[in-house]
Amino acid sequence: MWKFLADEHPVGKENAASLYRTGFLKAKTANTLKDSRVCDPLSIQQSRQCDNTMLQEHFDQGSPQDLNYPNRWPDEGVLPGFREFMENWYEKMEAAAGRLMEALEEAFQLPPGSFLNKMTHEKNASEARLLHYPAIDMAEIKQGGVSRIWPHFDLGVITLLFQDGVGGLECEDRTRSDKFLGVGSNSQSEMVVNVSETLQRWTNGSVPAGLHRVTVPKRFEERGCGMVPERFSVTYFCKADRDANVGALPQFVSNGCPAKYEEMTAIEYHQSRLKSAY
Ligand SMILES: O=C(O)CCC(=O)C(=O)O
Ligand SMILES: [Fe+2]
Repeated sequence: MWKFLADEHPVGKENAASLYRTGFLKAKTANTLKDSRVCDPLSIQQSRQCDNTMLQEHFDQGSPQDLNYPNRWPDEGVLPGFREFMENWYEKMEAAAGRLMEALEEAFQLPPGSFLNKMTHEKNASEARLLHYPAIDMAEIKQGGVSRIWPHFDLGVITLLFQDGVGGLECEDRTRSDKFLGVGSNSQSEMVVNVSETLQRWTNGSVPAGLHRVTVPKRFEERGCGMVPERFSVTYFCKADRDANVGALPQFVSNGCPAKYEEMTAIEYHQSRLKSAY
């Protein structure tokens, strides 16, 4: 996981902060939380236990170009400016993700486009999500039956994430697999970048995906009991084009390091992961 401060990414303070509560509550008021997209098989993230034991609600948004699974927007008269604001934000996230992937191509000395040709603007299958975790009694989470999000890997290429100041996001400590480290937020416009499974596959395991979860923030856990306040976060799940190959790039395969992952398209991969999750 990497972190970028507001001044270092093109999304901007204003956009990030106003999206949490305002964006989410607007989507909720307009009753667009459920079915905010026409059922996209890629819209569900892999999770170890993805069912009603996860206490969250969210608004999902795909690319405006995606005519196969179009977004469903509230009438302009109901929420003036909401669609325009969200589409503008999506565009900024797409640009930010593109710049990061370009930097990674350069860092690995790959021919330009090695990653980006598989993540085109025209076929963008990425998804933006406004998340809300309602306030919950800590005892409920401690009993183990429910969570804000169970430990999971995201399926796309990278995930860009903004969170409010409540906390609770944790990533696995790779030196000790039973331990998770808190991913705090020093500023609400700080952007967290998490590696997802497709990047791990493209790089033949050189850049491993980050296992992460959202649970009781440490400072509340220390109190032992009581309510954990509601939490808002915003994500951009940057994904490969549905027809892009998610096998390892040839530059990461050698006699000493044979291909670890089967070649298939992103949509085939996502569907196989979702099948194994249920
Ligand atoms: O809300 C967060 O901080 C994490 C969300 C997340 O991991 C997900 O939706 O896949
Ligand atoms: Fe995630």
